[in-house]
Amino acid sequence: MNQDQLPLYVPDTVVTVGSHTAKIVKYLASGGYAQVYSAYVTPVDYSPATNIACLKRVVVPDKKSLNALRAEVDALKVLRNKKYVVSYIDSHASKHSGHTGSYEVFVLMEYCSGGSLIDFLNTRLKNRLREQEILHIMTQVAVGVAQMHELQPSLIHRDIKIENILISENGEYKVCDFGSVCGVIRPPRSYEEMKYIQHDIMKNTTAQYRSPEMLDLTKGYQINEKSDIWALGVFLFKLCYYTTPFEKEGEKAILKSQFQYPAYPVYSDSLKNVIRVLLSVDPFKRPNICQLIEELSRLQGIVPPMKNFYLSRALETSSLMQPLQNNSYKVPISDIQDKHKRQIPNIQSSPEKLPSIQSTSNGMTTNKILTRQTSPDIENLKSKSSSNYYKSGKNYGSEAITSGSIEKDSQFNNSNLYSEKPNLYYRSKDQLDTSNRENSTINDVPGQIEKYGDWSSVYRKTRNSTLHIGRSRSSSLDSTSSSSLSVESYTAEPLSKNSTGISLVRTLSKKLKNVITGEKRSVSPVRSRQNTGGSSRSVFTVLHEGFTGGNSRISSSEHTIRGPSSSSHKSRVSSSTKNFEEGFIRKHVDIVEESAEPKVGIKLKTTREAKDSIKRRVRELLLVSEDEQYHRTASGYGKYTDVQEIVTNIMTPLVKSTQKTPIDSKNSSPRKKPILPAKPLHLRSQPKQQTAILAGSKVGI
Ligand SMILES: Nc1ncnc2c1ncn2[C@@H]1O[C@H](COP(=O)(O)OP(=O)(O)OP(=O)(O)O)[C@@H](O)[C@H]1O
Repeated sequence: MNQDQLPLYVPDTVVTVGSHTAKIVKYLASGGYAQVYSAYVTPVDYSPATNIACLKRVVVPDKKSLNALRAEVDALKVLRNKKYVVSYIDSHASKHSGHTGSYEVFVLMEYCSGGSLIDFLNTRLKNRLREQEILHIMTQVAVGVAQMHELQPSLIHRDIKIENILISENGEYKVCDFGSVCGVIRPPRSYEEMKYIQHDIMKNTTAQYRSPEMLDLTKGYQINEKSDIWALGVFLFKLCYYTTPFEKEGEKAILKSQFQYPAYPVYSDSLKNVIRVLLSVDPFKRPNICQLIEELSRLQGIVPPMKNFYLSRALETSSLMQPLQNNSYKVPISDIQDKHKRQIPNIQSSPEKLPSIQSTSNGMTTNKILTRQTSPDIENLKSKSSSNYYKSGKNYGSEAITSGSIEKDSQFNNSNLYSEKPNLYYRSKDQLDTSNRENSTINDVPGQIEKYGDWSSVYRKTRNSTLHIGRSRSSSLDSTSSSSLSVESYTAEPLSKNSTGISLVRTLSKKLKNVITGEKRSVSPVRSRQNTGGSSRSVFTVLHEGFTGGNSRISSSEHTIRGPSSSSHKSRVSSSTKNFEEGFIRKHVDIVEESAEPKVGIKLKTTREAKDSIKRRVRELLLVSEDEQYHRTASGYGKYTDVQEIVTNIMTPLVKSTQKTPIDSKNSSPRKKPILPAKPLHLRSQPKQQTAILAGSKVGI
């Protein structure tokens, strides 16, 4: 409903707004959607504690509009009592009696008796604002905006303009009109999304204040706090020159940030430079709101009225990571010394004592990866240091770039605020170097550093390991909890693909076991067994490769399993596997392989040649097995039993619990059973009982 059609309240009209009663004093103005009144309010249980407030009355045609208004009220609520934001008191919405489907909304807020900034500017048409006045207004507005950007997640105003700044009773400049607020808008991923965002921008922003990334969504920039920063550039320009910088050329000029400073009034280059930087086409080159406040304060010679929350967050992140990077930083060394004097020298040794580690070739790997993890924004900003932003030298902490300290770096690290891994990106060069130095031994293992950013995950408390990583706070603290632990006992378990580790062995063993026993197969165990031979071979190949990192045959010196009890595993695995390989392959694999073809049982050896072949092999097997008292069994040629036994041999040290299979139960002592000659297949009346093989029945091949 058009606000013009809505009859105005007459003075003394009493309206209930939530838990407050408002008595209309006078009508102030009508915005695009609202009637605005001043009113006496009771009770005065809000801040600033004055009985006069502003009542905004809006009639919206439908629920959708009501929801939009709700967002505005929510923003006001969130920003309640912020000094440079118009303060919220209460609100109320109800169905509008006059029009079906429409709603009437009342919002009570702080009354800004000084009127709007635009009104103030109009009082100074001839006597334009002085630079100090401009800086003063700009600083307060910037703080108001910062109070939005400070929220987590941050709120983007999207409609910062001269008209949306009000002046309070005591002359403070306050941001108002939160009808366009939003969170960060990511770049559109489809044409539909782009159209939607475009429409939303057109609806919620003012043409002269739109940023390049709002106009050209194909650039792939987010719409975030930096869009407000751009608007503040236009705002500052208008404070100075009473016009907007892109008034004549419009969008074309905005996209290139082409504008000229009018000759009158005259302002300092510093102030003009602030405008220039705020109006950087690239959002990453624009300062964040804290940097702007700092610069405005610097130009006024005052202490910034607001702490740099971006910097605080960066430092917080940094200090959270610090313990992992440098344990000597916080560990109560004296306590440790008392308890574990023997280990103290190692704990206390400073990073400087590890220069040789840094200089290892593997350190290069770290460096490279760390560099990759650094914010592209930093790289971008540094490489483009010829821009005005850095050229100025005195402005916007150009010295920070050269110093490379975390405080300074983070100031230029605006894009980090939107990164998914701010903790990584906030690292300064020094931090990166420190990480590199302290953990460089990790890089002895290729791929180890992939876990960068979460050091704890690559730290393992293992003993007797050959790798020794840099000291961590956790390791030191742990060392205090057990007198028997030394610093050296906290070591990194290598996680390279060649580092077999228990898990890999388990995996392979399990696979091996599954292949042989038929576990986890959808087909019957018989089929599984039919596949045993070939599969077994492939598994051993995998196992070899897992141990040795290649196709070479296993030798005891080649495979090292790190981690707990690695030495015992190492010897047992190596010998058993080696024996198994030699013995198994020499004696059995061929047979198993043959029988692995679709031939055992139902289709088994239908040709004469095949039968002969099997007989021959059986004889060979019996001969070979003589020494071992290897007897034929009713369950065939003993091959399944033998396989199982051998499997058990290698599985025992690797897999703690092997499930009993039908093979286990029926052939637990295969050698004790007499091996009977197999009944020729062609004599068998029903050559289909392959399950009987498993069950140990008489049926054989
Ligand atoms: N808290 C306030 N104290 C004093 N005057 C106010 C206050 N809020 C609004 N006004 C006056 O009312 C006018 C309209 O307010 P406002 O801009 O919030 O309404 P709107 O309908 O949301 O406007 P817009 O069309 O800009 O969205 C302002 O320009 C200002 O003069």
